[in-house]
Amino acid sequence: MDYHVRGKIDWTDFNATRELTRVLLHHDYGLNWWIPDGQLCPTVPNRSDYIHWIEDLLSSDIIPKVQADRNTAKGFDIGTGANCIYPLLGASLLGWKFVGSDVTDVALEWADKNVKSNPHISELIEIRRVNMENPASSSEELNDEPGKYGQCTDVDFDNGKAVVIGPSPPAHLLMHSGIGKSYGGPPILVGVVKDGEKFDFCMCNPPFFETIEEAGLNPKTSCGGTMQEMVFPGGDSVFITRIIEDSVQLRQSFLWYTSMVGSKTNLKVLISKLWAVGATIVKTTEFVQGQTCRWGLA
Ligand SMILES: C[S@@+](CC[C@H](N)C(=O)[O-])C[C@H]1O[C@@H](n2cnc3c(N)ncnc32)[C@H](O)[C@@H]1O
Repeated sequence: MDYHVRGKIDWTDFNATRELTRVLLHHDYGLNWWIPDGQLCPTVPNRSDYIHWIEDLLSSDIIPKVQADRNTAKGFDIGTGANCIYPLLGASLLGWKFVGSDVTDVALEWADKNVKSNPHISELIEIRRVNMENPASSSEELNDEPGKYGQCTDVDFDNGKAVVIGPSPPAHLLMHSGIGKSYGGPPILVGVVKDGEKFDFCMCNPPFFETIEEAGLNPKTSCGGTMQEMVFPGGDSVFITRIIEDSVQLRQSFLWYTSMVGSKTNLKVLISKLWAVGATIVKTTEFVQGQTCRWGLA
């Protein structure tokens, strides 16, 4: 019998959005999944979109594969969160291997629980603790010499092109971009990726905001999100600047570096930095909750 059930969701109720996410992941992806109260509840369509964009990227031959003999792609999810959403989707949809890193006890505990609740893919996913006792050195090289870098004046989102001229980002970009602020947080890739490890890509949904107020807590939805998940001193531009710096050091370890970016302003500044470090490819895609940025260093 074919029948339809009409239902209503109260999007402002965290329990409702979490339950919807649980049911979607179970029904559409065969995944068992849960997160504790208040942790960031992922929107499944936008997370699976990011996985499929990476799939497209890997199927292109823009940069030759790291290990052509390996059939299974291997990714590194920076800040996998309690929800562990990217490794769960990548492993269940495409059979990819993952390392998912995080810094908080609750994220590491629940990411691990989510992996173990899915024995059919648990062998594919490693949850890795970032050692907080080894703070990353400050990112002076990119932050303190703005005159050294080109200014990105135009981004063509459809074609993934950036136009770069001039010596430094203008003051209004500097003010809103976190540029000039040094990264003082825990390691992100350097110090977490092990010697000799090779990945096809890294991905990241970084803490976007400088304050929890800025996180804005959209009154129309309730997706949770703790201070540790949403907020970082200097916001996502400082966080991603560190990833760019790490990508220069780890250019042999990854084929593609990718990250979500919270705003177009920050994206422009970050693209300038990518040009400055000689990234050979910059591909950007605009989507409903922000932008993604991808680069490769051949
Ligand atoms: C916005 S949440 C993303 C969670 C999940 N990936 C998602 O898309 O829903 C950002 C995550 O980054 C983690 N994080 C912050 N600094 C980190 C670092 N240096 N290395 C790894 N994870 C970090 C936070 O604990 C948080 O779980």
